[in-house]
Amino acid sequence: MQQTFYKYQGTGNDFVMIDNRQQTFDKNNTKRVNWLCDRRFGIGADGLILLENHDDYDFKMVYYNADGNESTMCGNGGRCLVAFAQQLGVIENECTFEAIDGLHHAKINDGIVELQMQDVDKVEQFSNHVFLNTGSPHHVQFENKIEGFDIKNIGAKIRYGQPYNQEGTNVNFVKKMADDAFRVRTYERGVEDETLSCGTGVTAVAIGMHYIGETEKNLINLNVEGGKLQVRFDVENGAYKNVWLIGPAKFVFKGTI
Ligand SMILES: N[C@H](CCC[C@H](N)C(=O)O)C(=O)O
Repeated sequence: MQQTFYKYQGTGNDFVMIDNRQQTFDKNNTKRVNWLCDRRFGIGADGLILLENHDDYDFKMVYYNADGNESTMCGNGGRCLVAFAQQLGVIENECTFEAIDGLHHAKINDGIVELQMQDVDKVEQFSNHVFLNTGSPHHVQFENKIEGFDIKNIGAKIRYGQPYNQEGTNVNFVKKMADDAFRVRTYERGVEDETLSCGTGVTAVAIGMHYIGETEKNLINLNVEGGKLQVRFDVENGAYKNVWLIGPAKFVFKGTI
């Protein structure tokens, strides 16, 4: 049976998108998800996202990493899903949807999506990194030679090493560019390579940098391989609330297989 697939990208983090409101997609077929995301034998993407109906909200998000396994929240994927929902006529310019980490509000205007992320009330600080969960787990550490280092090998060692082990974490390398700007490169769990951008990752970097005092700003610019993102937040009694991930989400193509 032919199926229609869409492709979106948010600052180079790219996704196969499927309108699964009729529940036709086989969610247990890990091999098929992995094949669809394969950059040689399939469509090619960092992940695959289902848009599904929801009784109480505009839609539901189901996210799979390129390895074929369902995973935790994807910030750039959430932003792309909002643009996809608008393209399908499911929403106009605002929405509320449910994802694996809870409810998300979002606004879309001229292709720029503002996605509210979960509150963050715990940041663990270590000697050379911080660890926090922004809907997905993130290890964040400074890297001065950020433009030219072996992110795939160094990232994988951290992702599979103690204390993360098989379950793993995403790994973000950061260089401060200005009081309100950081360069970020991310090794993503479940892609097992660098992605050109990671939405929950830059959210973790922005909050982590504020937490350790590297910035006092609450609107932060993140320069990633695939473009520019912004993160805005409020700090209330040490917790990070009203957290928003802001950036472009672009339609790439629609096809059938
Ligand atoms: N690979 C991540 C999920 C996708 C995160 C990333 N694509 C984003 O934009 O947040 C994980 O398994 O934790």
